[in-house]
Amino acid sequence: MERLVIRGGRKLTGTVKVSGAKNAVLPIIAASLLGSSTSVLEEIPDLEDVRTFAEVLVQLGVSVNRTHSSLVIDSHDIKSCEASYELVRKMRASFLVMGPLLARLGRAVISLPGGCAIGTRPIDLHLKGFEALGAEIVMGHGSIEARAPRGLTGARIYLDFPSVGATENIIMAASLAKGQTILENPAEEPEIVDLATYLNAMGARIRGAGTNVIKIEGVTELRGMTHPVIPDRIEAGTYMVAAAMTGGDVRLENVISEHLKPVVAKLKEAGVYIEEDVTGIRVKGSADFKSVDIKTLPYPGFPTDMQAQFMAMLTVAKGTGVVTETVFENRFMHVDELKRMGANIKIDGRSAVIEGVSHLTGCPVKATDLRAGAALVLAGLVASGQTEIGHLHHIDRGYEKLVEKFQSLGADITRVDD
Ligand SMILES: CC(=O)N[C@H]1[C@@H](OP(=O)(O)OP(=O)(O)OC[C@H]2O[C@@H](n3ccc(=O)[nH]c3=O)[C@H](O)[C@@H]2O)O[C@H](CO)[C@@H](O)[C@@H]1O
Ligand SMILES: C=C(OP(=O)(O)O)C(=O)O
Repeated sequence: MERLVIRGGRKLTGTVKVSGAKNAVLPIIAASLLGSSTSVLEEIPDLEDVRTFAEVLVQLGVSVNRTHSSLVIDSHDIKSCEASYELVRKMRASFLVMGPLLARLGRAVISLPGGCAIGTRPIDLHLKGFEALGAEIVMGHGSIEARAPRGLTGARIYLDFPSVGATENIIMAASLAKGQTILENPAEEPEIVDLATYLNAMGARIRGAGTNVIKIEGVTELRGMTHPVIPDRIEAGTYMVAAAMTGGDVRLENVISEHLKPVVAKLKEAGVYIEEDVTGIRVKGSADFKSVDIKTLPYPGFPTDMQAQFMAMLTVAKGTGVVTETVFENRFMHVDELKRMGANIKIDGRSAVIEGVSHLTGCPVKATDLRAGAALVLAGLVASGQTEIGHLHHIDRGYEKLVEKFQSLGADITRVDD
């Protein structure tokens, strides 16, 4: 079994380049299905999730080729409209092909993704959106079929919750619908804006992405386009916390600091020094950073995808902090593993109360999901002795060259396979 072996206690110093954003790349790969010619997607991170999504497209009969950090996708001829359970269960985001397939081919059959470690993650809002656009939804045999043989028609849609995936799926479907769609209470994440930028370059007419109302005028055809994806704000945030916790001094390159406002604000509140410029952020930690309270919210609130990493930091902060998770109902899987390393954490419903301890101690732990895995890496970087992290497939989904990047900052971290 492969493990990460970390010997903690080193201050991280140096410069690290942030990769393209996983959560921007995935919907953009799905959106490339809408184009009648070739798209070239740039700044594509080498991640397990990207490889899985590329496989989904190949299964649909689309040509996908990787050259260095680009993906060349030719969706001229889509041969199938069915995504199998084998791939959908590996990665929930593959459900994002439903909107494009429905709009382009008038039919899509996708296996139900099922629950996952961080919650049940229903897809009711995606389906309500497709129904509002005129699709018929049929469920059975573990799959969902959406049909719109005469095409989709624009509609006014209000989302009960600003779901990122539902917003993306609806925008993609509505781009090729007849007439106007008005999407109220959509997600406002930077990844939504990046998706809309790509779609607009392909010929779509989307206005208001990044605000609380998005208007889409349907068009009859979209063509492939070259698009570089935005930097990964969650990867950036993870290295920022690492620099802060280890009392290090790290400069991050390829970041958009506006996307990191809640993370920067909370690090500053904890007493961490941050310097922002046009292309980078410098984070200088100090030995005695203090606890803060965190409440996760849809963007521009504090990101749920940074909750576990902040919790790792709070385990060794001065004082007591409260972390409240409002986006997912079961995103505290890292707590038991952090406690095994000596953290003092009590869960009370959707909140966790973390009393900072003087030090953590290394031991064998397992990554239960992607960001839980990242939190354990951070904890391992400050723990005394050796931390061994298993179940690395979770971490591989979302962190490009994690070992190499941490090593380049001076961390004692290796990947071993026995
Ligand atoms: C690939 C990708 O971009 N993943 C991100 C995306 O996931 P994802 O798009 O799955 O997250 P959503 O914003 O849809 O989910 C947020 C909440 O809404 C609920 N919900 C969602 C859809 C629905 O139809 N019904 C419903 O009830 C979910 O169960 C969850 O409690 O946004 C999340 C919230 O920022 C991030 O943690 C994920 O990293
Ligand atoms: C939860 C995450 O991703 P996904 O939605 O792909 O599971 C994440 O990136 O932290």
